[in-house]
Amino acid sequence: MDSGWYTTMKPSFRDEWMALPHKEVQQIHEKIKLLEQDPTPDAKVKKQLKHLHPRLHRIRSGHYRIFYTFEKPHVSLLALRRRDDDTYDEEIDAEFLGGLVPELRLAQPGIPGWEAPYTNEPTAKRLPQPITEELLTRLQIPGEYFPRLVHLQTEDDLLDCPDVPSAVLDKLLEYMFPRPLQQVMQQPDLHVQHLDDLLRFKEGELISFLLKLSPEQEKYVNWGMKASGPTLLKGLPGTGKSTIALYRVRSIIAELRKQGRDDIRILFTTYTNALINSSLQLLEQLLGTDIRFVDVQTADRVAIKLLSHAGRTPHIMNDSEMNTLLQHAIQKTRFDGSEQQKQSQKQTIEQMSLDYLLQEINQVIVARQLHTLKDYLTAARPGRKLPLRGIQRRAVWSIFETLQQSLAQQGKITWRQARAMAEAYVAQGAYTQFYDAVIIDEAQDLDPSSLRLLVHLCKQSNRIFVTADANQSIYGSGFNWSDVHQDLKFQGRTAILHANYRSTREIGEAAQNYLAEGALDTDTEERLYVNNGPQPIMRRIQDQRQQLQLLVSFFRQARSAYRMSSGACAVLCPTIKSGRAIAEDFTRQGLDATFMTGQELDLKRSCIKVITLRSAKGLEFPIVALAGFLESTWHTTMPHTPSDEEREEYLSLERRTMFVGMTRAMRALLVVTPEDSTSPLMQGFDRQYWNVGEQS
Ligand SMILES: Nc1ncnc2c1ncn2[C@@H]1O[C@H](COP(=O)(O)OP(=O)(O)OP(=O)(O)O)[C@@H](O)[C@H]1O
Repeated sequence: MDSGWYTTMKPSFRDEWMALPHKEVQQIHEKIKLLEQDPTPDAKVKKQLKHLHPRLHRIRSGHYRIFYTFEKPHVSLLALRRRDDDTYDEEIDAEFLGGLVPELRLAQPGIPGWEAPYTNEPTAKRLPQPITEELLTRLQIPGEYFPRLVHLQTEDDLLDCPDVPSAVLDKLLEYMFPRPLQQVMQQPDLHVQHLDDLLRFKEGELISFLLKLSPEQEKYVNWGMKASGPTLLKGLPGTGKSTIALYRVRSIIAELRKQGRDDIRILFTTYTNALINSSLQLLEQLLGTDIRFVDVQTADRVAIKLLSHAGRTPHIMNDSEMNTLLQHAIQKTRFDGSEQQKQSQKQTIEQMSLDYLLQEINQVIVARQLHTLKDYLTAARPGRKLPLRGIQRRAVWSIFETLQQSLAQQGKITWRQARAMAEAYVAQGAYTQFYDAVIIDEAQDLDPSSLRLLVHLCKQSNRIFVTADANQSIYGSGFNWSDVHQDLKFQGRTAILHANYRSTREIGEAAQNYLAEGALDTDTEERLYVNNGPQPIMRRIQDQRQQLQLLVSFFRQARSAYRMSSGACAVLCPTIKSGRAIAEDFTRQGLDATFMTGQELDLKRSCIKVITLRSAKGLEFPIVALAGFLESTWHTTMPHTPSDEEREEYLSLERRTMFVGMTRAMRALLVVTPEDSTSPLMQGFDRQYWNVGEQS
């Protein structure tokens, strides 16, 4: 009989259920069924534990107690804990629940020594019981890890255990040290569609449960599917844009199946390789074998495939080759006009940095497919702060023409040219293998030509779904909503998400405050958060030794406070060089850390991941440090000596890059800056939002 109640559970409950001895399963399953019939207290087995938290309830089952909350129509299972003696409920105390702080809103999950990250290492906590093969089997941990795990004796051993995947270590940590209920309450809810799924999960027949979306998010999974054009979903970091994009894929497959289709083709695309890797992993989990219907690729990979279909194998010029070629083009170019005009054009180019000139050519001329000087003279240059008058644009155009000739002579093209060529090829109608649906995640970093290309590839415009956040545009300064609107004509099918599910309020607000003048989208939308925690930390350091000491101490303490293994930690660095140096420093200290490029990124690895700020886009980690600014010249020197406008544009792009890095953090964030830095990027840490402690 349908009681009108639906069960959800927290990941902690799921893991505790997994660890439950088989002989207890049936009885506890019966109790969960009882809750789904009616969770309200009955003064016998079901009881409200008001003295601990106004919403907390428990149901008894032998030596076990299931802790839960409910709010029509959902019953949320929080924890499954064993108490050996037959204790009365009044004796259930915060300690038994792992340290529940009664009033959730006031709760500040403390990190020991949080205020003094230089304090001595905490002493290693012994595991409350030995790790046995029987336990590992019950937790469904693959046998290959047994030899490594059965020798571990302390919490630290578990927190830092190389070569064992984080998911395995986290399962053991969860079992050994019950998570404080206050942390459990902040975890996402997972749908338990049928209560028998719990049994199937225990038997290994079911591998995962779906996230319970908010009603607002749920709406956007199917929103506008029958409309006449594409849909755009905007929102601040962590509001669930990518999650909805993934669920939308699932929903489209279900819809097409209903129509009797079994030859479905969906394209899921985004900008970076790292995000493609993680989206693929999530889609595999979400879709199971239906993943065969989905191509998960970067927009650039799509462009290259199309060009190869057109019989071209483009040789793409890399950044450093491009810089050299541009320098040659500047030397070679002869400007037109009177002597005075020639002089003025020469000066224009000399006053512009190489980077800025290249961006102008790439983002304005090539990406917008401007074919004539006339077009360029009247073109909009969104996001470009340095104004260029007619004569100045003539100068840029001449350099562009010389550059084109040099590229042609070498038989190479740029990425931007490749994208534009692919778009032109599809627009001509030569390609006919269209997709049933195209999902574009993180569109703010795509060139207009990439966007248009993806639009052309979709059979029906109402099956195009785009997510974007202008303030996370970090691969160019030219993002502009009007470009997107002009090409995609969303007309009313634009929605905005407001609730951040990733970061704590403290991290989210501190990052927003830091972003300030780097913002491209300054709409003051209401910002909501579902999690809270301690303020993020900013510390200034003098040298590499101090940086390392601080990072090691921060990760140790945060990992222990949040009971997470090294796999939950990431260091985000400005450059590949600084990232490699930090990973080497960690390794010398005996910590398992690896520098990974976007292509190499393996989120399942148990080590501390060291990656660049740019490839962290779209990803997330519970514990994050931004570091490596000492080793890098990135923050102190500007290319060339640019104008104020150019400098302003460059700094706002880099500020957004830092912002993207900060907003990857879910629970704990540390930013390490050089003490003597005069860079504006290392400023802007308002004490109202940041824990700016003094160095000891
Ligand atoms: N309804 C929800 N309940 C709990 N967690 C959620 C919910 N929606 C999203 N999340 C979680 O919040 C995190 C952020 O979601 P997601 O990556 O989709 O956000 P985003 O808007 O794409 O972020 P960004 O723009 O910063 O990349 C993910 O861990 C996701 O699982």
